Amino acid sequence: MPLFELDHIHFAYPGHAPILRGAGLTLEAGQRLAITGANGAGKSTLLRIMVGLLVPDRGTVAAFGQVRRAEADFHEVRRRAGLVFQDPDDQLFCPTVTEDIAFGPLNLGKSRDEALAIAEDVLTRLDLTHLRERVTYKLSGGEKRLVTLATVLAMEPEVLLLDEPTNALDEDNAARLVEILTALPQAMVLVSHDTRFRAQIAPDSLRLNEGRLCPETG
Ligand SMILES: Nc1ncnc2c1ncn2[C@@H]1O[C@H](COP(=O)(O)OP(=O)(O)OP(=O)(O)O)[C@@H](O)[C@H]1O
Repeated sequence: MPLFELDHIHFAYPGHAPILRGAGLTLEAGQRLAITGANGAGKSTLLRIMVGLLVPDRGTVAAFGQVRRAEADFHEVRRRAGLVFQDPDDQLFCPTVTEDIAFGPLNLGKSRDEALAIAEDVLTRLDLTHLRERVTYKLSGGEKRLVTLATVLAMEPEVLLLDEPTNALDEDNAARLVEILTALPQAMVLVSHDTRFRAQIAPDSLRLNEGRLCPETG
């Protein structure tokens, strides 16, 4: 049974021309799927539809074996599929890095001590312990990206949805991100303009073009 199955998704922002016009994708267990496409093609929109932050005008979203329609259906989806937003400022809102990372586990019912231990473990795995006490909004763009990934990994999602994860990363950190992502067991959908990065992480690549997803060639 696929983790995600999107079928004939149509979507327009109110008052705007349609962006998605029959888009479909299947994400199987363990699969790493890349999505590329021009600026404004609708890639971020598609990720938001996958976790129910936007509702398609037509088409179906099935996740973890069930068709999901109502907002309540997506609570479980958002627990099991972690979306790393393109803009870290959409995701980071606590005063310090540790608090931001502990927030998700606390929300999932962990005790304060457990949540702090998880935060420390994720910071160690990502080699970010030096940022532990930093004020989130004063981090650099690249540091914010890595901390955003940490907040999502702390929730131990079964699927990772990554929107332009290499944005704002220098070469060393981009290379480290490749190592981190390659070592993770989760299935992933990776939105990226970076051809080399896509090839390193996700052998299967789709292109969003004119509202539909087609296998990427070449
Ligand atoms: N809330 C909104 N209201 C109206 N239009 C929107 C809204 N959010 C996004 N759009 C428009 O929808 C289109 C698709 O946006 P989206 O962010 O999904 O594209 P993308 O493929 O992720 O682009 P990029 O590669 O630049 O990140 C764009 O033209 C964008 O301007």
